[in-house]
Amino acid sequence: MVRKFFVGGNWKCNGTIEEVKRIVAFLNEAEVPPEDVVEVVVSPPFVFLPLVKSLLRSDFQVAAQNCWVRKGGAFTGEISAEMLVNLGIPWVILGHSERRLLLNESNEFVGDKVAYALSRGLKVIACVGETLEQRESGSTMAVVAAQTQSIADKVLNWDNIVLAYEPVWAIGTGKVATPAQAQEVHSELRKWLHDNAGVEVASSTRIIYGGSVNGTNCRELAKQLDIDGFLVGGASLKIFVIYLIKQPEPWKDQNNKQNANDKVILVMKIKKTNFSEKN
Ligand SMILES: O=C(CO)COP(=O)(O)O
Repeated sequence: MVRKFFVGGNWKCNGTIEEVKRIVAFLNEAEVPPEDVVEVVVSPPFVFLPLVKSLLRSDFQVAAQNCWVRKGGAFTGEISAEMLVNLGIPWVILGHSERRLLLNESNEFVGDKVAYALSRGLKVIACVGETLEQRESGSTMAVVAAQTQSIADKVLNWDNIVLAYEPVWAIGTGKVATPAQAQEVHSELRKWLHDNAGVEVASSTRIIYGGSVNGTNCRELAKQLDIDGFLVGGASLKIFVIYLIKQPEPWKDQNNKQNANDKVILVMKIKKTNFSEKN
């Protein structure tokens, strides 16, 4: 089963109109392989979603960073899945550790959100990951399995879910999981899916890695068998160029046709210019 490589940029709570316009203009000029080879999704804060959607090239997609757990109504400050659908936003990130930890979102709440968003037709990037304390106490797999179980409890069809493994200790710390550490959890997660959600789900669900991914470390990470892409935070706030390294031209055969069996390796070359710097 070929899993299309997935690259997400999570801008978190950052940006101004000017900065957003600048990074979108930059992305629009980036040379990337066709969308049937790599899926690129950027996730700006809610207020910039319409702007980004209107300016972004059509082969890239947009994701919200959260949505409400059920139908909208008297829930001040929340954004409903229906509103995202109404705006034509195809993706939503749910269960990010910053929301789990800072806003006390429980496994069950995240599972409910994932199920509701899917039921409205959204595609979901569902995040799981352990804290440093949990890793050091040897409970990494138990933690990510429990987080994934809460989703599996509510969801039968995994077609529109991308699972993002984001170890909390690697987020925004510059302390990236080694390719072996990441691969170990990814393969365990795939095994978990196999045992609990079925063979098909295990082989087709993309499991992407997030946590201090940058242009230097992403290449080795991408080579790992069970790493199907990235959810990039800080580095996606820089003006960056996306390169897919052709080894040689892995997505094409001799007749210049796409060969989806080859692993696509992504490298983001971070330019010196920072997203938040003014021109
Ligand atoms: O949280 C992340 C993506 O959702 C990762 O953030 P960093 O890449 O800044 O570590």
